Amino acid sequence: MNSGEGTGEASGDGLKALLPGDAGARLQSLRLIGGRAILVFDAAGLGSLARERLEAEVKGALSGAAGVSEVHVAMMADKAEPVPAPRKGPRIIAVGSGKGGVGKSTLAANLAVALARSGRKVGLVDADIYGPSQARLLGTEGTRAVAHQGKLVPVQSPCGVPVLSMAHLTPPGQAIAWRGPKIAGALIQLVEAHWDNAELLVIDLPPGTGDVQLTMLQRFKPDGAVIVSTPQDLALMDAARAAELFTKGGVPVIGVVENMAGYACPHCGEVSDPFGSGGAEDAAREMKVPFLGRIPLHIAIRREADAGTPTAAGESPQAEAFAALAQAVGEWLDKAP
Ligand SMILES: Nc1ncnc2c1ncn2[C@@H]1O[C@H](COP(=O)(O)OP(=O)(O)OP(=O)(O)O)[C@@H](O)[C@H]1O
Repeated sequence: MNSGEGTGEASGDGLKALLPGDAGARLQSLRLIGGRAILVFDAAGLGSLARERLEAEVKGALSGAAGVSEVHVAMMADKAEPVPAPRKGPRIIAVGSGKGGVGKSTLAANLAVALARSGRKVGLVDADIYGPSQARLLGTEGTRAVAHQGKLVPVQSPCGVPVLSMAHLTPPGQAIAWRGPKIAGALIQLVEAHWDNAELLVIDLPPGTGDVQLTMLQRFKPDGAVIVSTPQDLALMDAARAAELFTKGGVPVIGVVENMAGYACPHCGEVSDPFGSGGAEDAAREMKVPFLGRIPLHIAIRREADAGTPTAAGESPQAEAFAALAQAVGEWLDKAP
């Protein structure tokens, strides 16, 4: 068992001892990261009620333990369990990062646009429930999503990619202070919307390894995950954690993208590396996952993101970087079962 980087008085073994018997026997991994206990259980043979009971017991046992501020539980089915009916609807690519601010939302938006430009029918889901940004990035801010026959209808963006975000459901500027089940409910509404024509959904996950990521893994099991990182060591360590969460949840990591790589001065053209260079490629090698490419740190990407006109919809060299990324992801999708 990996007890992670424990803090405070708690340790992985100490927490394991607090688990009820059945839970202890089914425990696959336990990590303690900054007060957040993340437990993965083998749920083979358990029905949904038994899983819910196990989860409630675990949360009851660990909540309040010294050094634990949050408890996250993931249930993984064993390979021998009968294969569930294939999920209906579009294939799903999750875009994740271990850390906020690395440009994951910008990358998810531009990846969706670039995949659409390459001829795929793509929708974009903003699963960053607390900090939604896709409405702005795709130029649909201020548009409210409507429901039809109990399901949301995606908002059409000017660049042709349909999108759904909490920002399309809540008045502008309203803070969302929901917790666990309500967050999961919101995510389900966004994903199980009228994506009738889409063959592929790109999902912009919030950073880290919380409730939304676990709901995503348990309920929708994405076909693959793209991990975004800047070249800095700290971001790369967090990226490795995000990749591990997907891998443990049985979601293949399509690869790692290095964002904000190499800054070309708009005045003299000199290229510098404010966050270092090549780190993500090395990290991908260490994680044994493909390296999908670099997106430069370029002021136009930031300006176009703020203006709601995604870079990937244009003709610049930066747009080409997103097109190359979409090609790599598209090739992976074509080969994946
Ligand atoms: N390659 C890039 N070049 C220039 N600016 C970038 C680039 N990528 C992202 N940005 C800018 O960096 C800021 C953070 O990007 P973004 O919101 O996409 O990050 P994030 O990882 O999704 O953050 P959070 O987790 O907080 O939602 C934004 O202002 C965005 O426009």
